[in-house]
Amino acid sequence: MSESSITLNTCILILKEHHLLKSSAVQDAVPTKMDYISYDSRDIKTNTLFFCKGAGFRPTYLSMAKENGAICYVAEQPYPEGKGMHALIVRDVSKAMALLSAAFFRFPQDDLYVVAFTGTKGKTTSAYFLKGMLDEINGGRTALISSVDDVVGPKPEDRFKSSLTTPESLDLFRDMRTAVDNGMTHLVMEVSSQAYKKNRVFGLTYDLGFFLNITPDHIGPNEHPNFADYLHCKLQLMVNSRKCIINAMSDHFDEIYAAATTTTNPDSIYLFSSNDFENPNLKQPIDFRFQSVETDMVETKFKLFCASEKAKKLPIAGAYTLQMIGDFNEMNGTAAIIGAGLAGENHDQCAKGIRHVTIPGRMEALPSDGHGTVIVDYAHNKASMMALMSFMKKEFNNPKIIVVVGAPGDKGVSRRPGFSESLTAYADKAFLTTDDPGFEDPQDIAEEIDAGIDHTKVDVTIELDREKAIHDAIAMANKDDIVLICGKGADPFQKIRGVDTPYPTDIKVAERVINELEKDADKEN
Ligand SMILES: CC(=O)N[C@H]1[C@@H](OP(=O)(O)OP(=O)(O)OC[C@H]2O[C@@H](n3ccc(=O)[nH]c3=O)[C@H](O)[C@@H]2O)O[C@H](CO)[C@@H](O)[C@@H]1O[C@H](C)C(=O)N[C@@H](C)C(=O)N[C@H](CCC(=O)O)C(=O)O
Ligand SMILES: Nc1ncnc2c1ncn2[C@@H]1O[C@H](COP(=O)(O)OP(=O)(O)OP(=O)(O)O)[C@@H](O)[C@H]1O
Repeated sequence: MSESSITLNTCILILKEHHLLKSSAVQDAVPTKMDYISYDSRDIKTNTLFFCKGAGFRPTYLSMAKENGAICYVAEQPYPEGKGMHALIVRDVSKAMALLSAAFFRFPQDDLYVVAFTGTKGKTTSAYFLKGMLDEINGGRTALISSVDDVVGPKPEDRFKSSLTTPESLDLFRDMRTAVDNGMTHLVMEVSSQAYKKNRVFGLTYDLGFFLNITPDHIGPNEHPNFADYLHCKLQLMVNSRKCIINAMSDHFDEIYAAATTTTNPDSIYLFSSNDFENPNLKQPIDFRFQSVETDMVETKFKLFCASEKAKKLPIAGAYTLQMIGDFNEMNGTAAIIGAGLAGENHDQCAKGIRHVTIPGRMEALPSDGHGTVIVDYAHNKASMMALMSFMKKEFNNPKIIVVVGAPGDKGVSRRPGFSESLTAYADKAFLTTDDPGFEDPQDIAEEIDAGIDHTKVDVTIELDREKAIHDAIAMANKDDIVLICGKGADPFQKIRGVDTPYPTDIKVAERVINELEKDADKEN
């Protein structure tokens, strides 16, 4: 990455401009040019600008940072441990960190076409679809910030596993700078509601912002206090986007549209929906509509129509094929195609780019000899479980549905009744198992889900050994059955008591089980 730095004076000016600076203490004997920036005392270099932030911050981290070379700290209160350093005392350290990080890394967003997706479901999928299409026109120079992988350059070593859906502001602007230095021209990113709550994207404006959908989720002690707060955070994406693209079928559409119009002219707001969607109360015309054509276990075909004059200016109408199955992926695909169209692509480029996109742990289908079709998917809340199972029931002639699922511990407790409800609605057999139990007892979590299931409709087995649950589910399936292994996607670990305990991944376990069962069957024949 090219050299970056920032002066104390620039920091003060930026903080004053945004009314964030409460007070400052400047040390005459200390250099005023900062060559490194960090919020972690374990990652400090000579002349570092250090941020004291977060619920878990301890003043000893500041002492450690000073010893290791930090010369200036930014905090919401003065600390004696920072004596001898420049001190910038601010009203909100997370906002200060976002603004100063953008400046430190020389506003990399100005050199990228930035597209952001928010929504309760479909962010990762849409982001991958759009990257696939943009890569067609820019020669693989689309950076990606997602909850699966982050990509900051065209080489394989520029791709790494992400730890948050939307990174801390400092990490985000650093990754953007690396991407620009590596020649990337576009950035596709997922923006979580937490990103707005924690000011990780404060001050960032997107060329395109997508609102996919919203249903209750992420409400709990470490996330949002209530749905209103969750919605409010997600709406910020519309306020901060130059062009807004909205799923007209989403709950809370009026609030989403209103948020978009606060900063965007209706000419630059695009709506999309399925072909059969009608809402007599909708005042705005739908610009794009999609229609299912055909889906099987290998691919999904749909058509996209440009319905309004504004939409007809984009040459993207026509037939599309996805390798990702599931009718909900037609919606995700439509959103991404509109994004590619607004970035200058035509139908053929879009169709070619989206055709082969797959995403680790999302709708990965494994055929088996005699044990039905096994699907590994990331569905892990009521909306996605409903979408997944209703699709299977509808498209595959009401098959028997066997589900392996668990709920994580320590977070998303409100999701558990959603699992009970969706399993009751569509599953025939459920194996309740372990999924990142954290500091909770997985048996208690499974029993909580089980207590809400109607046992006259669903037969339930609690099997906490996830590998055995997957084995038993596949072993009992007959050839026309569907086995859904939900919630962990491509995660290679189980989060247990604060430790990421290695786990082979659901796909690897399922492949091994299918092989073993097929070998056993061969022996018997
Ligand atoms: C609630 C929340 O946003 N927490 C995030 C936040 O934590 P924090 O600011 O409170 O920091 P902390 O971990 O308490 O540590 C305090 C500070 O001390 C520093 N430190 C710590 C140890 C040390 O020796 N020295 C030191 O300086 C740390 O670097 C940190 O700056 O900053 C940390 C990075 O600095 C994040 O890892 C952490 O995410 C937590 C773990 C998390 O999982 N958040 C979830 C809820 C989240 O954000 N999820 C959304 C997805 C939701 C969706 O799907 O919609 C996401 O965008 O990923
Ligand atoms: N548009 C959609 N509507 C409902 N369910 C969906 C939709 N798109 C995907 N899903 C389901 O949700 C799962 C997660 O999809 P994806 O990773 O794209 O969403 P996400 O918004 O990134 O989710 P998360 O915030 O949980 O990481 C998929 O595996 C699928 O089961």
